Amino acid sequence: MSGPSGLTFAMEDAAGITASAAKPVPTPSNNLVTPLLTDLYQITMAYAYWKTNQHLRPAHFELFFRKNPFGGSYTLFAGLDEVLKFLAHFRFSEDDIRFLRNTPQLSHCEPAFFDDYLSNLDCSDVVVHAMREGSMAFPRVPLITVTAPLGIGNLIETTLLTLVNYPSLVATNACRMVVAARGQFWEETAGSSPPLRTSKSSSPPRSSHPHSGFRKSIQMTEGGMTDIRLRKPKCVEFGLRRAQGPDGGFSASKYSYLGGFHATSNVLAGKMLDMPIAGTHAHSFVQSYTSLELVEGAKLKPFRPAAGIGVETKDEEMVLLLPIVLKYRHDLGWEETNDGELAAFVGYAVSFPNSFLCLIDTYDTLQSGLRNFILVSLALNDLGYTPRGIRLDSGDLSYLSLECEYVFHEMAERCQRGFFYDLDIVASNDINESVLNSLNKQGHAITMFGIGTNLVTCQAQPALGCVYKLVEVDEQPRIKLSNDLEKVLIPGRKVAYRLFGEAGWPLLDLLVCRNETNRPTAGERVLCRHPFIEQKRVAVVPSRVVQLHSLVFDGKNGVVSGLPSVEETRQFVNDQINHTRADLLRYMNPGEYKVSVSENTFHFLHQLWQNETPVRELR
Ligand SMILES: Nc1ncnc2c1ncn2[C@@H]1O[C@H](COP(=O)(O)OP(=O)(O)OP(=O)(O)O)[C@@H](O)[C@H]1O
Ligand SMILES: O=P(O)(O)OC[C@H]1O[C@H](OP(=O)(O)OP(=O)(O)O)[C@H](O)[C@@H]1O
Ligand SMILES: O=C(O)c1cccnc1
Ligand SMILES: [Mg+2]
Repeated sequence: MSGPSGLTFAMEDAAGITASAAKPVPTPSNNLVTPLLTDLYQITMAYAYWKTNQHLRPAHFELFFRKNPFGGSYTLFAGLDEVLKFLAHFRFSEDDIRFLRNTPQLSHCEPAFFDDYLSNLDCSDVVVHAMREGSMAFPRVPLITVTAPLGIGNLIETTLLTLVNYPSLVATNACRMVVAARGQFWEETAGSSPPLRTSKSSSPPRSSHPHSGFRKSIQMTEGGMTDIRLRKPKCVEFGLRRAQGPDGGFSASKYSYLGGFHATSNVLAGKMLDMPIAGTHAHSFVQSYTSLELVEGAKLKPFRPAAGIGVETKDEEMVLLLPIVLKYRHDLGWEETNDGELAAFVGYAVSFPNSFLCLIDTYDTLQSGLRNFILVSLALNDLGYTPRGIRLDSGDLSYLSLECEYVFHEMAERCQRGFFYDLDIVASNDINESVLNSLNKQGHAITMFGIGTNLVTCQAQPALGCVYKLVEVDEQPRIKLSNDLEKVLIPGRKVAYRLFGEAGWPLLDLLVCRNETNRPTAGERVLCRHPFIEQKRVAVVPSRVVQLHSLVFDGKNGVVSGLPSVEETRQFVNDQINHTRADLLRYMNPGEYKVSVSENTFHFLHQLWQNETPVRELR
């Protein structure tokens, strides 16, 4: 299908990812995700727990991060779907057991550890609560909690972390890029064509380009200009070739879509996840056409609207495209454009007449690529087709996009063709969040960003530091102390709440010990304390209170409420971003979101901290 972007789209049925409660839970997307995808120390600890008969002690673990990535103030929680698939299918195979038995570090272990314990181990005693996938999450607030016997609860640590860390990181990266690409001045407004400039541009200097700040000033002008069509630029993921291997590439496609990207170029992701795929063409395609002779015979069936519906004419009415293109070239006096490039565009046009979008920077963006695109577009349009746009992959993307848009508008007026107003201008080439912000400041006419390397490799911060910590054993809270305040563990099982203010935005997250009877309630004042700094506290009267975790996996019954589709989670992400304070989304010095503890939890934490800290003696 052809998407609104003008890129080529395709969709197929999902392959089991959107299981509902009634359906069996699919196996993990990546078949490397098995109990052996872990660190050796998880297995050695499991042996020690088993050997000393500790493995069945009831324990409680929390998976959380301590610092938001990218210098930001939020993180999107992602990866829960794959965690649930992993837990539902957790089982060591006979082959796994054989391997472990022969592993030098484990070869001395008693056979019963393998035969009685590991061989029969599954997650039927594991209970998992989690935030909804796609939630905006903040430091220290558990994304996932695991209640399980010590042995199995400990064994799944590394796998859970690897299933959450990268997905959450790349989803957050994607979300930040989508927010940056939209820019604060972009607004979707109904309407038809933008106003025309009548004076002719002769490549003005960048700083005083006639369209610099164009969209910005329109948005800020009230009344009279509401018919101006402004589009929020979309983001498409192009990263597979640069990703950290096939799983990195697949995960990046999936989770950047979840984070708000519009589509991916990754075809397998399209097939398996029922997500839109999109693409243009490469420089090699342009380079490979060396002369116009190669497309002399390229023909196309005219496409004529009949009663408002496009119909293709019969085969015998096929028309040669090149002569029409060359006539326009002559009429417009553009004989100097690159012949090979023109041939490539003609070849692409007869192959994709309904989604004709060209990469125009192979030889000379403005003198050749743009003009060749216009020539072929005019010919295509004569035959009833609507061209889609161009891609820029080098140079000053602000200047070039504005210049292209300016020429398109000029052509619209000169040739009386409305399609020139609707063309997509896709930009790619090493784009990252700061380039996006810089482009917004300068002004640009880009309608779609193709982003690869910096998205999938998370160049600005290559890892999210989620940890998995034991906070309770035998129903006794455990604490881990550190000289680094950030690393001090808030002990015990906690319930997490998000408190919303009158404006509908979240005010803060509040952690409350599980056995505490006072719970935050809408309309009631609650004292919220910084977990470590006594003087920092705030009284909140929430207008709404949401408990952040729900039961998602109960060993006896498996996955409790089915797995949401990526599409549903993406929508949830979008809703939250639209209801978030602007300062939290800001690139420079974003505001800080408060994560607090209740009064009782504060005292309990500090009491335990004191109890567990030995008093030093100085002489
Ligand atoms: N107007 C702009 N403002 C800020 N950054 C930009 C602007 N235009 C392009 N960029 C970014 O500047 C960098 C340019 O990279 P580089 O110099 O390697 O590319 P190039 O010389 O334009 O193209 P190539 O080397 O592929 O021919 C890219 O990261 C690109 O996204
Ligand atoms: O720049 P990214 O954000 O990673 O986006 C993906 C890049 O991949 C392609 O380039 P290609 O592989 O042809 O190499 P190039 O960098 O030489 O253009 C495409 O033209 C983009 O430039
Ligand atoms: O379709 C594209 O234009 C594309 C896809 C992957 C990488 N670079 C570009
Ligand atoms: Mg490139």
